[in-house]
Amino acid sequence: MPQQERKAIHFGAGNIGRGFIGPLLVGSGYHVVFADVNKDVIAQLNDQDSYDVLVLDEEDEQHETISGVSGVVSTSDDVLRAFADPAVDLVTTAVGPAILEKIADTIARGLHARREADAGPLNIIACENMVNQTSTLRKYVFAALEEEDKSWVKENVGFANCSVDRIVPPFDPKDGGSALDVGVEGFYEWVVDEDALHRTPLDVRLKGIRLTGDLQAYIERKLFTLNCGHAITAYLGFLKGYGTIDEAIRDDGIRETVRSALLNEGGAALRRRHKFDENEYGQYVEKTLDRFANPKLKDDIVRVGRQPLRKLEKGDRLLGPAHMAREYGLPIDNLAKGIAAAFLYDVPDDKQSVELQKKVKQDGIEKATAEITGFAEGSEEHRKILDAYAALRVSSTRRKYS
Ligand SMILES: NC(=O)c1ccc[n+]([C@@H]2O[C@H](COP(=O)([O-])OP(=O)(O)OC[C@H]3O[C@@H](n4cnc5c(N)ncnc54)[C@H](O)[C@@H]3O)[C@@H](O)[C@H]2O)c1
Ligand SMILES: O=P(O)(O)OC[C@@H](O)[C@@H](O)[C@H](O)[C@H](O)CO
Repeated sequence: MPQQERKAIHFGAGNIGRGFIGPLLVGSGYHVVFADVNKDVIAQLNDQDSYDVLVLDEEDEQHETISGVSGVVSTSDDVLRAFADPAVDLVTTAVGPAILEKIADTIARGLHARREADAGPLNIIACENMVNQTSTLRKYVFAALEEEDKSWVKENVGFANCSVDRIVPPFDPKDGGSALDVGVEGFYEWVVDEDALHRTPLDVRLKGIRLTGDLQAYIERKLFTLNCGHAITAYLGFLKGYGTIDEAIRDDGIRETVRSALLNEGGAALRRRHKFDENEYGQYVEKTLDRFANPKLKDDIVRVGRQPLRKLEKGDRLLGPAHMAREYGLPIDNLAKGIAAAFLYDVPDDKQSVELQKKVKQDGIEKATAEITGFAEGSEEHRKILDAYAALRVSSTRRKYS
């Protein structure tokens, strides 16, 4: 009997979906069903059945054609039919942290359809930049589930957290290319919590996925190093009028601020918390800075700086390492500069930037800083952020965004 094709449903046919998760799953023998609200992208995926991923590394530009993909509109019943298909044994997401709550109801209805169809167990892995994103999704899914489905879901669905890393910037297809084509860096890392996976449905040894029993260390290393450095580069770069991350990180002042924030502040705390080897961690930081400097990525500062309120959440990339550094009695001068720059990020197209500027104007920077950062007015940390804010405000040569 011919082996049945394995299928995965992936929510979010955007940069990471098409440029990272989709290609890795296809490389492991999956047919990937993309589920997205964007009807044009879904129609195009079904018309074309393939697209190109261009690897934009400095030394080595290559391309890979991704086929064996299709799409369903995530608001249609097609997605429920996909959940009821026994060939599906994996569901992944890359829609953005704020969207997880919105897709939870669809996933809950999909799991109901799966139980009714007796289509067997599966695993769900949310691939968003946040700590414990799949646990958050699980909470939303359970809130949306019918009572009668809950015990089936507990027994049959693995919800596994992960850390996901590949820079996938906005991409302009070359002449003759398709709007589905995507440009990526060569580097990638996808690390999944081995213990949370449901073992029945699949051989989870997917090509390119690392399974670990120590996910927290990987999540914090990635979010508090790469995303922390990325955010500081974006916010300081914005204030100096740069358009892309590679331009900003080539500015000696910005590069040194980012390097020190990572090596001597947040990174020093991470090394203590997770017992990372100092040399290996130092190499990880240098590799990260080189990845930012890749001129072929042309990664837009407003993509990396997007949604500053999310990036200023207490456990996220800026305040997570700052609070951890203070727990170990380490300095935070460079992190404070990055945090202060985030408070000056003023982009009218970005709803969270508008909301943040409104809050600063209404409450005053002292109160807004204390509330958002958790560093009380009068504390040393609060003062450092305010001093940096005042200095950056004076020196800013930001470009105007309309
Ligand atoms: N781009 C990167 O470099 C990168 C790297 C690692 C992780 N991530 C994370 O991956 C996630 C996605 O980022 P991205 O850069 O691919 O964003 P993106 O905007 O390119 O893609 C998001 C996709 O989700 C779709 N979407 C939005 N609402 C939806 C809904 N309700 N149902 C179904 N689909 C919906 C959008 O139409 C879009 O196609 C984010 O959490 C991001 O932090 C991004
Ligand atoms: O996606 P965000 O908004 O959480 O963060 C912006 C970038 O830092 C991020 O997308 C990186 O490119 C990515 O995390 C690299 O793995």
